[in-house]
Amino acid sequence: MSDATALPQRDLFDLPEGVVYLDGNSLGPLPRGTAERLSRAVGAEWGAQLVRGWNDAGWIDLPDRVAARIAPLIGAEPGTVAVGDSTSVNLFKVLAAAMALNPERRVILSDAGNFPTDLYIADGICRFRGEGWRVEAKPSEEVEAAIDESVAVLMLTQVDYRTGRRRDMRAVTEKAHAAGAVVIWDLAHSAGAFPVELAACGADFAIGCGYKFLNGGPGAPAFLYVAPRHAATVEPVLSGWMGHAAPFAFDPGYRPGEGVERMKVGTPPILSMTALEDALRLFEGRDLAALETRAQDLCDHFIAAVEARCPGLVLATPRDRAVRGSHVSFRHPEGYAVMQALIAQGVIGDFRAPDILRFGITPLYIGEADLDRAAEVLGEILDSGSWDRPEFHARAKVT
Ligand SMILES: Cc1ncc(COP(=O)(O)O)c(C=O)c1O
Ligand SMILES: Nc1c(O)cccc1C(=O)C[C@H](N)C(=O)O
Repeated sequence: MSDATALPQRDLFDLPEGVVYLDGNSLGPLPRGTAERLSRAVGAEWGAQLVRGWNDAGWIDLPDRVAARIAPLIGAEPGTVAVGDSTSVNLFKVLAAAMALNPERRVILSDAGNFPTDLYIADGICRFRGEGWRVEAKPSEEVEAAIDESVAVLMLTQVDYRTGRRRDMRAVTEKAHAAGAVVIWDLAHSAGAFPVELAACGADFAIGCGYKFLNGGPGAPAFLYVAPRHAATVEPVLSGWMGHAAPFAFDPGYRPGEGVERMKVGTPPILSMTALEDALRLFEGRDLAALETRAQDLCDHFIAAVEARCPGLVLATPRDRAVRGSHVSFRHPEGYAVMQALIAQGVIGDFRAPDILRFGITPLYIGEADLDRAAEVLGEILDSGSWDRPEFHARAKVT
């Protein structure tokens, strides 16, 4: 299982025949067996057990089981991860907790190129809190230099969703701590792609998605991390009953649960949580460092193949494999139409405004032959100009 040379193992997934899937960084594919597991959860659990499923099918402990599977993938200590809600909601929760740890300061420092929901949530919480709280969003390359003693919270995404540039979690966390700031890492484009070392890097909080490299399915529950040094004192701002010390005591007064348990809010979405639990099978016993090495070899391969076949494209991803995540992006002024033409030929990546063609590279089901085919089809589309048709310019709701 952990032997990266045995990859790709496309048959671990129910991928459609003939498709080269280069978008697992937005929505991971369906793991083989997950549809059947879900069907059992619907029929044999929900259908047959009804409300008894909370105990008899173990639904009530499902979020904790999923959290225990995610923790080692992100280098988190046991009992420091909670699963549920969306990444955006989890960001709100950990931001509120982080702001409370630095009550004398007023600045949330971030990257202007961060995924927009992170900036929107931070703006929203500042408006909600008032009292001079504000977000300072700096150009990506200026963020680290802007860390100073005014910063209450440093909120960064480890891997940039457009370019794939990866920040040095350890160095940045150390710099922020030296200035007295609390650090939140968004692991949306990290978890399941390479080994993340939250505890070893001293991170304070983290959040991330279940539906990208973890393959948990569309809208899969997200996760959050609270460092053990904060877990017993953090006061949850979304103090829901599932985070109460004794939810079924139905006590009118709120008492926070033990440690990270308190960050849970309401009833967990059992069906999507079941899909995520099942998908995480694929990471059991897997050597994430070997997966990362293989991913970087494939990224190098893809960059070389595209640059040889499509000289008009401009690489947006760092060439240095030590500072990138698991996707590769190129710029093209008509990137949207080019990507739709590519998708029409079964090579699925995505487009990110204003001009990014983005390709997620997941060694579990992608190999050199897939990347060569993608580069060849892309080259044909660019050479022939076949992307310049009305149907490829029509914008879909979701890109
Ligand atoms: C860095 C980052 N954070 C957060 C999200 C998404 O948050 P949510 O799961 O709440 O939609 C994404 C992608 O959608 C992302 O790329
Ligand atoms: N979460 C998504 C959705 O609900 C629809 C379409 C795409 C997404 C994504 O995950 C986008 C992703 N975060 C990105 O980096 O582009």
